[in-house]
Amino acid sequence: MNAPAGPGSDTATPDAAPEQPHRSGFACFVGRPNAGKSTLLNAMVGQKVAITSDKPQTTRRAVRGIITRDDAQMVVVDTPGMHKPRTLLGERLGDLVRSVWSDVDVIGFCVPADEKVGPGDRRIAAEIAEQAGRTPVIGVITKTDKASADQIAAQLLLLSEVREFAEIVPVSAVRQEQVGLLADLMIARLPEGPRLYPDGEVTDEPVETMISEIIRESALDGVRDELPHSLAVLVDEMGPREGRPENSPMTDIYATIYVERDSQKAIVLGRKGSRLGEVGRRSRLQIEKLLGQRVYLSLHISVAKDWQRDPKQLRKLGFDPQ
Ligand SMILES: Nc1nc2c(ncn2[C@@H]2O[C@H](COP(=O)(O)OP(=O)(O)OP(=O)(O)O)[C@@H](O)[C@H]2O)c(=O)[nH]1
Repeated sequence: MNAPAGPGSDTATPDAAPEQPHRSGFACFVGRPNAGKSTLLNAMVGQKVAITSDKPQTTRRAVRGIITRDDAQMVVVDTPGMHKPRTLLGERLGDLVRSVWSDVDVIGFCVPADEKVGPGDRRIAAEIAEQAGRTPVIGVITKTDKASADQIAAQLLLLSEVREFAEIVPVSAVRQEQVGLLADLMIARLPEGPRLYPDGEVTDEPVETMISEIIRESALDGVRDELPHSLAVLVDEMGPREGRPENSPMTDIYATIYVERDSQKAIVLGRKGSRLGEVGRRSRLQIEKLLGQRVYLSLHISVAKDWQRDPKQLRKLGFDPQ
């Protein structure tokens, strides 16, 4: 299902006017935690594929969004927020980010319009220069709906001092402003080539991963700052419910939310389990949308002590670098 499609599925009319060549390739967004990378990716793909949250560092995996147009296909790899490694998990995320950089054709460097350009941005710029010196980088000023025109102009200037950019584009993912233009500019940097994935595919993440991310996002909503690092979700079992009529299928999903400590378990559970119930309900609605059918979701919480520091646990939770 996830195998890239072979080239040549499109037939060109022989006597058509000279056309733009078809382009295809890989892109990623970099930027400090909370810079708006996942939201921008979702806005570009037009469908929710990457986890977003108002808490920093929630993006754990290189989730790919695939933008397919008549003239191009761009596979966007969403990288985790940049941060100094604190744990084994942090180090692995760092490795993942860097291996992504050297692999893409174009990088979108995101800085929010309403926050100072700072040392964090310069550090990322320096790392890109070191790891992917020849990759074109497009400066993206995100969240322009949160800033005045003057602020955006000042930010353009400040960002242009951080490094040399191929272009700098202000966008608002929330208002869908300039998102198409940014896609055009990034696509222009891709090499000529055929489609890499079949039509209609927006991500090549396994569906279990997308479901885990949906549950993780719901479980994180509105909880304390320390939890993002301590919460992981695993789909234990998933399958069609037996004996359902053909026109009304249903999927049973059993998933476990892992936390590191009993105190965190209590937070996720809420009073008499009320919060977990709400997390389950919200997740189920989103998963039903994703799968296009009814879902029975059973959520279980388990305390896996210090899972972020334990290679065995990390592997179980899908953080093993291949
Ligand atoms: N007003 C406004 N808010 C935005 C926009 N884009 C993102 N946000 C908000 O900014 C916060 C962070 O957005 P994310 O997309 O999760 O940021 P990220 O860079 O992927 O964060 P990490 O996963 O931590 O690296 C969320 O609360 C978003 O709703 C935008 O265009 N306008």
